[in-house]
Formats: sequence, C-alpha cells, structure tokens
Amino acid sequence: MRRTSESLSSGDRLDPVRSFNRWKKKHSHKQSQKKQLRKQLKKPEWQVEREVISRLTENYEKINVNEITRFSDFPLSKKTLKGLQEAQYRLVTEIQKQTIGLALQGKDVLGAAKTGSGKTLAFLVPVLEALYRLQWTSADGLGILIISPTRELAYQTFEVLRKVGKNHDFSAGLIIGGKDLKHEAERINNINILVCTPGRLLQHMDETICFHATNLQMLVLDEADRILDMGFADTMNAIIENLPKKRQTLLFSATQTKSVKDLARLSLKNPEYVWVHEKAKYSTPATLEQNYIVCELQQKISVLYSFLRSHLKKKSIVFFSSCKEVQYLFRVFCRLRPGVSILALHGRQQQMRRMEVYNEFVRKKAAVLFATDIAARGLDFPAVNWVLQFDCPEDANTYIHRAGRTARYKEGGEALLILLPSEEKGMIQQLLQKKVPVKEIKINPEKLIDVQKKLESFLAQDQDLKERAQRCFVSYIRSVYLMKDKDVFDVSKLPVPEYALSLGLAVAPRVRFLQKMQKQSTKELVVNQDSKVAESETVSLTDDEVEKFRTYFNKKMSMLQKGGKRQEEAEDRLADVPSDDDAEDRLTDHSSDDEEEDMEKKLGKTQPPDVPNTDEAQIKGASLQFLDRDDNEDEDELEADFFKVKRHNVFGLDLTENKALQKKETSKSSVKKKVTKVAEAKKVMKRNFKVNKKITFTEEGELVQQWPQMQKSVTENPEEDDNAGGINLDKAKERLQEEDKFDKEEYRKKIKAKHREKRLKEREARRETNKRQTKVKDEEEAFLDWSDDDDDGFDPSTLPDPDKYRSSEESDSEDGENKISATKKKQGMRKRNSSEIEDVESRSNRKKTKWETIEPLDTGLSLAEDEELVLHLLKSQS
Ligand SMILES: Nc1ncnc2c1ncn2[C@@H]1O[C@H](COP(=O)(O)OP(=O)(O)OP(=O)(O)O)[C@@H](O)[C@H]1O
Repeated sequence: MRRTSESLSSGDRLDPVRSFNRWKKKHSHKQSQKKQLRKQLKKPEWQVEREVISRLTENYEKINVNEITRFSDFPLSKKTLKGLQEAQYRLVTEIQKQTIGLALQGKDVLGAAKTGSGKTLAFLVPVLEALYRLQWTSADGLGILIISPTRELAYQTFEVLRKVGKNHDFSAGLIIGGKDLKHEAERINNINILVCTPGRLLQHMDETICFHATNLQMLVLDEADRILDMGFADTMNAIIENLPKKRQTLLFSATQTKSVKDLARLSLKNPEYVWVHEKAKYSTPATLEQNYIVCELQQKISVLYSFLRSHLKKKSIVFFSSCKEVQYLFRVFCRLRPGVSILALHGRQQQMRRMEVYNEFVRKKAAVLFATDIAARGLDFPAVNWVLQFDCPEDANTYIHRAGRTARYKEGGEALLILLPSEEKGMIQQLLQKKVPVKEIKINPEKLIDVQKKLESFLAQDQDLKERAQRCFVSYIRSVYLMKDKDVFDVSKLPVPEYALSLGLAVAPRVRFLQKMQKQSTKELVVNQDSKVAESETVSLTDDEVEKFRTYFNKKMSMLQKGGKRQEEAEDRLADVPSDDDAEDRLTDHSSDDEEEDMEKKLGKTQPPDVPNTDEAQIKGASLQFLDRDDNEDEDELEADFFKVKRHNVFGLDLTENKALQKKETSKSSVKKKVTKVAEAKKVMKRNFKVNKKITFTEEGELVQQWPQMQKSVTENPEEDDNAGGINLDKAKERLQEEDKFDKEEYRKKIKAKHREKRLKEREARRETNKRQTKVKDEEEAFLDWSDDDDDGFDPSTLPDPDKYRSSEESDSEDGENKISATKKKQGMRKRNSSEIEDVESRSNRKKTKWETIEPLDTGLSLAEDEELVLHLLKSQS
C-alpha cells in the first residue's frame, strides 16, 4: 500500500510535468491556429493602401492653411513624409503652406513667391501624392509632366524629386537636350514622372513612335512666365496640343504670368491664384542687399576685375548678356589671375561641360561663375554671396531672377548691378515699379585697377583671343541693339570705339547694321526736318540741332569706318568661322553678312530711340518676325532667344491691358504661325532650289538605269521656267491630265502591238497545220487515186473513215512526234474537222476534185469560231 501510495505520490509528482507538456502542446497548437486565422484575415497590401488613401483624401477638404506649420500637418502619404524628413524638410515655407493643400484638392494653381522661397517642393509634393492616390504603376505610363526652361533647372528639379520621392515606387526620368535621343526613346515609355525642357519634349512627341501623354494627370510649368512667353510659344502650343484637356495644371514662378491669353492656352479650370508676397513691401528677398553703380562702358572690365580682387574668398555669379562675352572674358580673366577660381556657364558649351561646371560651382566654397541668363532662373547654388550683373538685364523680371541666385531660403546675399549712364534712368524706374529696392553706390576710383593694357598685350600675342574679343564686341553691340526697351537700351549712345579699346582691341570692328541704321536715321531726320519746315513754322529741331545731330553720327561713322576698313578683312574671316552647335548667341552673334542683312531688312524700320517718330510697335513686330525665323530650331535656339530677344511683357498685366494687347497679338499671331513642312517646302521651291539627283555608273562607266524611273512626259514643264516661284496648282493639274492622256495612249499602243503579234503567231501556227494537213492529204490522195484507177464508180466505203483517219493521225503523231502538246492536239482536232469539210467537198466534187488543188481555207475567224462553224456545217450536212 505504502508502495502504492508511494508510487501514487511519485505519479502525482510526475503529473504536473506531463500536464505542462500537454498544456504546452495545446497552447502552441492554439497559437499556430490563431496565427493562421490572422493570416487569413490579413488584407492584401493594396487594399490596406486603398483604405489609407481614402482616409487621406477625406482629410483634403479639412486642410486649414492657418494651422499648418509642418509638412506632417498635411494629409500626406507616409512615403512622401519620410522622404521629406530624410532630406531635412520639416517646416513648410509660405508658398508651400498655401499651395500644397489646393493642389492636393485637385485644383489648378498659379503660385508666385519670391526667389528662393521653396516653390520646387510646393509642386513636387502634390506630384508625388497625385500618383500615390491613383496607385500609379509603371504600366500606367506617363502621369506627370514637369517642364523647365533650362537644362540645368530641369536637372536640379529632377535631383530634388529623386531625393524626396525615393520611398515611392514610381519611375522618374530627365529628358533634356544634348543627350542621345535614341537612348532616351528606349526608356521614355516606362517613365511615370517626366522632368524635361520644352524643345526636347516636343522632339520626343514628334519622333519617338510609342511616346504619348494620353494618361497624363498633371502638368507642371516651373518658371511658368518664361515658358509661356514668346520664346517658347510655338513649342509650347505644339506640346499642349498633344496633352489631354482633362488634367491638373500647376504654374510656378517668382514673376508669375497673369496674361489671360497665356492661361487660356493651358485651358485652366477656375485656377487658384496664390501671390504669397503680393502685399509685401518688396518683391525680392528681405535678406538680399541690392546696389547699383553707374560707370562708363569702357570701365566695366576694370570694375569687374577690381571687384573680384577684393572678394577673393566669396562665391559670386557674374551675369553677361551674350555667350561670346562670357567666352572672351572668361579666357581673359583666367589669364589675369585674379586669385579666385573662375568658371563659365553658357549655352554654347557641350552638355557634359555644362553639367561639370554646374556641379563644380555647387561644390566650391569660393569661386566666380561667369554666366549668361541660362543660370538666371531657378538654379539653387548653395551659399552664393554675390550676384553681379555686368550687363544690364533686359527687364526688371530678369533682374529679379538673376539677383535671386543669392539670398535663398533665409540666407543673406548681395547683388550689384552695373549700369551705363544711358541705362540708369530707365532701368531704375522699372525696378522701383517692380518693388525692387536698389541703392546707388559709388566706385572708389583709387581702388580701380585698370586692366586695359594687359588685355592689349594678351591680344597682341594671341590671334585667337583677338578674334574672340572682336566677336565679343559685335555680340555686345548687337545685344543692345536688339533690346526691346529703347528707354533703357540705346545703341547710339554707346561709346563704341572706347569700348573696343577696353576689350584690348586697337580698333573697333565694323558693325554694319549699326552703320546702316545710323545712315538711315540721319536721312529720315533730314527728310522729316525738311517737311516740317515746309509745313509749318513750328520747328521741333533747329537747323543747328540737325547739323549737330548729323555731325554726331558722321563722327561716329567715321570712327567706325576707320576701324572698319582695317578690320574688314578680319571680320570677313570671322564670318567664315562656323558657329558652334549651341546657338545661345545666334540671335545676337550672326557672323554671316547675309544673315546680318536679312536681319537688317527685317528690322529695317527700327529707329534709334533718340530719333523723332520712333515706332515702338514696328520694333516689336520686327523682333517678333526675327524670332519666327528660329521657330524650328532646336531647344538651344529657343534658349538663345531667352537672352537677347525683346520679349513682350506678359507679366503683371491687368485685364484691361490684356484686352488692348490681345488685339495686337492677334495680328502678330499670323506672323507667329508655326511653319509647317508644306510651308517650308514651298519656301524651298520659291528659292528655285534644285534637289540633287543621284546618278549611278557601273564600274565600266556606263550609266545605270535610275530606279524608280523618272516619269517621262511629252508636255513641257512650264514651272521649270517659271522664275516667279511658287506652285501654280491649276497649271500643274492641266499638265498632269495631259501626261495622263499621253500615258494612256502609250499603253493602248502597246496593247495593240501585243495583240497583233499574237494574231500573227496564230496565223503562223495555222499555216503550219495546213502544211502538215496537205501532206496527209497527199497520202490520202494517192490512195484515192489508186482506188479510182481500180473502179470508176464511187465506193463510199473507200472513203477514209474519219475515226480511222483520226486514229491513224494520232498514231502518226504519237509515233512521229511524241512531244505533241495540248495545243497541237487541239490543232489536230481542227485538222480533223477541216478534213471532214474537205471530205464533204470531195464527195460533192467526186473524182474531179484533186486534193492538191484544195487551198487551205482561211476563214479569218478565231479557233473557237472555226470549230463552231464546222460543227454547224456538219450538223446541217447530217
Ligand atoms: N520647407 C523647407 N525647409 C527647408 N528648406 C527648404 C524648404 N523648402 C525649400 N527649401 C530650400 O530652399 C531653397 C530654395 O528653394 P527653391 O529652389 O525651391 O526656391 P524657388 O522658390 O523655386 O526659387 P526660384 O524662384 O529661384 O526658383 C532650396 O535650397 C531648398 O532646399
């Protein structure tokens, strides 16, 4: 019992372990069951995401701008928020605060805010959210299009997009000029977000077969006013035509367009205008200090050198008006060794070099970037201390964008504008109107380092540099000449010879358009003067004044001619130098005389501003025409007019102004019409241009027949002799009809000849058959003759049995000519038939009839007709 009790007690002691094990088993089983159940209950990822999206979109309507200080206050996806945080973006800027909510709600937005205020993120965040909301995949194709005016800006935007959107699964692509089109074309169809420049985008729309934008959800125009202005007008119109009307559109710029016409082109739906700093005292960043100096044109290079010498540890950007100025002065300043590294960025550089320079300047702490206006908009170089505007900007907006390369996002910066005495009044007025606070400062003449002698010595040693100096000279003069705002830019007031000397040139190169313009102005002045004297006594200019004016121009012209004669050779040589690929300067730097003359013709009515009766409208019209000439040139050319062309002021216009302008614009629009291929072809025809013909010879020197053969015509081509040019459609029609008639006639003749040949062959064949028949009949005749001899009476049984005859003939033919053809068999049939006829005849003529006298009967009918006739005769016989 004890044992039992002991055993029991020991069993009891074991029980807990066992029961624990059992419990453990049970528990783990339950757990795994629960897990499985949970797994089954777990929703697919896409479904969870859809629920999140619907929660986010519900919150869009609840966005309260006043409560937003951080990005996380917006109902944004986790992926976007994570990207923003990783890039250290937490607090929103004013433009971001006011526009992101509207864009999330699907509205069209026109956002304007000062430079460096964070507009890029204001559109990139809604871009990412739009595709996230739609659960966009690469299979859905292009969803968002972001258009930037320059390659560098597109590249910069693309980099920010990559940084902020790295947690999303969308594909993004950068499509800018200067790269392999084929390489881009292979990838473009898989891109969801495309950052591009207008020219390149249009090129893909035209040339890449499968590329389309039918699924596009959102269009973003960065620097919208620039993209919508005259320079890009045609390209943008063509692009917009290829985009679906139902889409969201966001426009951003520091100087936004209000032009009704521009906005109508984009078919915006009740757009939201967000002018963040509309009521601000100034339109430029508060942290930007802005000054200007007035100095003579011939002093400018020395001023720049002196400035750089005194700012060696700073990062500065210097803006010039043309590529050739940048090219020349960059070289010269590198030789002058101011003690700070100098870089150059302009549209004539290779794309790779442009990217290298951009990245190098981003990296450098102290450096000077000599640039054209391709660097004026949107570029976000970090920690730029100074922006120097070496040449006066074409308008106040350009000034704002250039100066805005410094003092970005809470940073400080300084801007210095160099003005000529002739530019001061007009420009400062414009700047004040645009709420730009600029103060005049004076140069300390003692600190000014004169570099003219050094430049002269450089040019004396280096012919290439000298030629560059000449190009720089012409380019600058031309840029001033082409500027629209004649209140600011007055080419006749430029100290031309002195400027040439300051560049290191001994004499001023000849500038033909300037000479012609001056001659014309003097003439017109004299004519006006004479007519006015005759008309009334109220004379606006006294004789003395006219004389003064004339002497002034004559003096200038003689100076130019003096320089011009000596430089003629050099200039002609320059004219032959082919220009680089990139055509940033093409509008200002035409080296060919033809082009120059062409331009002068177009600008023929342009008068210098100081001449009475200056017609601004004419100048505007002329500059538009001038632009049109470059309509079809590539994107670089579109960029080119960015710098020099006098653009219409499309910004800051109220509705009444627009109405007045629209009238003018409609008349101009006919000039601006996109040049079609047909129009181009007509142009070529008008020039009497003859297309080259390819003539191929064999190795022996014989002419190879051209293929496809040239159409021959009996008719003369009157258009060939028509020097008037153009296509006379009626004449062409007539000529084609005559040619058609001629062709038909020729064809008919050929068919007739063929038929004749066929008939001849048939006749020949028949004759052959008859010959053979005669032979057979000769044999038969011999037989008949023999029977005749034997018996005078007619014994029908002696007549050849037609069947026998046929079989004998067949056997003959089989024996003799095994190669008998089906046609011959037919002929055999005919032979038989004809022999039957002859039999009938012989029967009627009895013995009198001799076989040899029987002529082969040529009925003149066809074979089928013959057969029918025979059958008919046989029938009638029977
Ligand atoms: N929310 C933010 N927090 C911190 N930095 C920001 C924020 N938003 C923008 N920035 C920074 O401000 C700088 C200027 O931004 P951005 O280039 O977008 O300005 P912008 O308004 O487009 O200027 P611009 O008119 O010259 O094109 C950039 O360096 C950017 O990184």
